[in-house]
Amino acid sequence: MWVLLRGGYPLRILLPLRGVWMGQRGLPRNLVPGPPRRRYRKEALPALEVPLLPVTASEIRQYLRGHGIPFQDGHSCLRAPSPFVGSSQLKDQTGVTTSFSLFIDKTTGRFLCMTSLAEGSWEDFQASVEGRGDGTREGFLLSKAPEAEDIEEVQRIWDRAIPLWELPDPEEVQLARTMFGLNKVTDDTLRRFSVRYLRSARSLVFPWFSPGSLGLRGLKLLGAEGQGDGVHYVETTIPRPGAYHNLFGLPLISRRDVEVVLTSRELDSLALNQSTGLPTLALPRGTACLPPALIPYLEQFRRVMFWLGDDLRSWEAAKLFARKLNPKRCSLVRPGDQQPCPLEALNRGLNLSRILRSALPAWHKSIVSFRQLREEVLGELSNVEQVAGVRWSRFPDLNRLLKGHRKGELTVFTGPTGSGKTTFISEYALDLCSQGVNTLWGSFEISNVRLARVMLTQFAMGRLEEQLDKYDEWADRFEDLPLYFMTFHGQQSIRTVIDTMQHAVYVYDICHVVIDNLQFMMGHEQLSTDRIAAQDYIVGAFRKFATDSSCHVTLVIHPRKEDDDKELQTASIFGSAKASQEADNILILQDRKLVTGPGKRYLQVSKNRFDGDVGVFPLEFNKSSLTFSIPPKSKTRLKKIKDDNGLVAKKPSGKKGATPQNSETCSHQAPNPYQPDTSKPSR
Ligand SMILES: Nc1ncnc2c1ncn2[C@@H]1O[C@H](COP(=O)(O)OP(=O)(O)OP(=O)(O)O)[C@@H](O)[C@H]1O
Repeated sequence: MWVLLRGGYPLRILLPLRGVWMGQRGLPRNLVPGPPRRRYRKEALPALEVPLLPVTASEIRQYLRGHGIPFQDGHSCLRAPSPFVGSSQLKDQTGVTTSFSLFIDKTTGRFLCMTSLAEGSWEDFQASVEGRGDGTREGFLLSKAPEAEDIEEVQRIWDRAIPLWELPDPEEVQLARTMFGLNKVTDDTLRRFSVRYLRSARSLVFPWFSPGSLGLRGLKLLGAEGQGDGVHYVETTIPRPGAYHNLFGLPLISRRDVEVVLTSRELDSLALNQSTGLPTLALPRGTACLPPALIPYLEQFRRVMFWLGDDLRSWEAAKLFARKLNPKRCSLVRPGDQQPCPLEALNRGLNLSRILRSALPAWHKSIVSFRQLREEVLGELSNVEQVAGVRWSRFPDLNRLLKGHRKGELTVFTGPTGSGKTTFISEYALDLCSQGVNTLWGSFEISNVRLARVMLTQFAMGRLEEQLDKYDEWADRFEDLPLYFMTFHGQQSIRTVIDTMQHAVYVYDICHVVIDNLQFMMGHEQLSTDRIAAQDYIVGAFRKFATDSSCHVTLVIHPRKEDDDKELQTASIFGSAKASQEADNILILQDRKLVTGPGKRYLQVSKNRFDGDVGVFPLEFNKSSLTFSIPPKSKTRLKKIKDDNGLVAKKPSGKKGATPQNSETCSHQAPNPYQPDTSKPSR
């Protein structure tokens, strides 16, 4: 089992969470009593990383032509002469002229100069071309120098680490090899990749060398601890995961290499390179993301093969990453029994070259035959659990009905005004995000500060107002979630919102977008017919985005005029039937009739395209943690009902006679570890 304990996820909260803190206490974090700060310094949080109007590839080309800058069209980038290189730098160490060393990402416009390592936004580049640059011509202002504090620590660890074969005790060598599954990886391979071992931490150490020089920029430590019969692995990076952009293996790549295999773990790269002799690179954060900052380093390859792992998540990640690199040059190793991850394949004596030869092209034309699909269908059939998606840890009943949270689906969520839609959806998304689902929030109604505050309270499972000494500890953990916020507030055009979402999918590998709520994209149409047409158009746009980007969209929609005596139904969603037709899932927060006490709500799943199970289960609001916990004592909660005309029970289930005719019941599961202590009265 491979576990990433220290996150492995990027952090970019587009609104600085720190703002909440400074506002409340008026003191810098380091002056406030509390738990000690962690050692590794973080990157400063960017004010706004998702540009309001992302640039297009044709605009970039037009601009370059307009300014007489020659360029070459590459797979994902345009290459141009770098304005950030002095004439003395024009020849690199090997004497090769480094013209056209500027790589401009065709999707975002961000640039990287491979010679000076200067990097920046499209606006920075334009400013520099137009002579408005602020020192950018020298490059160094834009290139991100590693934090001095990190570098010291990196050097200290590196100096203490030694090659595995230099360990004094042969038994220790054997134990380390066994723990990391390295019995078939030779010393020569470890030497080539400069892998060391840190005895005090019982960890392998993978270096991150600065491109073009031998300077150390960072490290990844892979620790192993025996746990029962298995081994528990822990990864730690310096700098922290969000700034750890190491393509492990890069120093071994020659300019003439035209193909490469990408893996999700350093050890897989070692195994593959050793047994196939092919150039291999390991992604810094495995299947979690492929940061665009790495894309220029992959431009030289005419063929990119992904062999990320042996589960469906790896397969899906490979498909997403291939889109960024241009699917026409990518092929993917499909997970399967006879195609485990590379290190395991080596240990099992499988032929890794043969497995690579069976890699499937990532490029699909608009029409495919079943022959091209059969392997994928088989993959789905043999991985039913994984196909069902990520399961909620706080909402087991939702798992029983929806089975999980899947990519590429559209969920419509509605409920009466003020019933707690935002509060619920915040916890529902937080639950997934805590499990590594990269999430982007579009909160148009309430400010990001308020939303982050609600989420942090839900994350900490209690009021932080009363325990400010714990704030730093929780905020640190919260920061490591793969969570991003759009900085929009109030009315926005759907085009701008979709552009931003597309950009975020590319840059942060977003898998879940929450839009709260659709009414904020409807403009100011007065006539109801205009409003309905506008809503249909918006729902269609989100549907298309979800499918095309393989990203889940959860869309909050207000109900039409509410009738006090009736519960909401699918037909109560504002507008025409378009929203309910396009949605894969419809969730309704019900707060009438079934309510037996303050704070209680029911969640109704009234459409489930994945497998058809619909039903209703109770939620209990805990005002101090702002969470919708599961009533722990109720023996029977979930009711499956056939459609939303089938009335839900008037009383909570579990009591005799409460089961409606067309329902079946499921019994209560073991308590959820996240569940708050509901024995305390909520305020
Ligand atoms: N079940 C509940 N019982 C009591 N209060 C709740 C419950 N759920 C949420 N609240 C509180 O009610 C307030 C409104 O909640 P929220 O903003 O989530 O509702 P909403 O349905 O999104 O509102 P709107 O219709 O305006 O978008 C918040 O202060 C929240 O803490």
